[in-house]
Amino acid sequence: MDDDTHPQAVLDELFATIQDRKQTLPDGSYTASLFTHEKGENAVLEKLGEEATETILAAKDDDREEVLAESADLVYHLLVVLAMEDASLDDLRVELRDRF
Ligand SMILES: N=c1c2ncn([C@@H]3O[C@H](COP(=O)(O)OP(=O)(O)OP(=O)(O)O)[C@@H](O)[C@H]3O)c2ncn1[C@@H]1O[C@H](COP(=O)(O)O)[C@@H](O)[C@H]1O
Repeated sequence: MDDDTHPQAVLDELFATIQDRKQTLPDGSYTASLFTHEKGENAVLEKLGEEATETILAAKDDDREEVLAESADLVYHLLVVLAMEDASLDDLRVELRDRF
């Protein structure tokens, strides 16, 4: 992903990168390491819980910058979980739209 990516396209580009990492499992990729971790799915699920807790603590402190940083970690790990479960970002969009 490059710095010119429009903010509205970021989630799609990030998810496409995650799906590519899942397929190709390149050396040195943090994302790939989550798909091949010895703890299995628990590795990313633990990270998801940690990042959720860190987001909560930042919000309790009204620390806007930290809320944004931890939310980014949280969303990234959530997208990895979606990819792991063979769900897509569009599946998530449909789920949310159907609640309108
Ligand atoms: N958005 C992210 C992203 N957000 C968070 N992280 C990683 O998530 C981890 C967060 O863990 P912590 O905050 O607990 O920090 P840490 O203590 O270093 O982590 P651990 O030691 O517990 O693993 C860090 O290792 C971050 O690097 C991410 N890793 C990758 N991405 C995106 O995924 C793309 C592909 O990355 P690779 O798979 O590494 O090529 C990148 O270009 C980014 O766009």
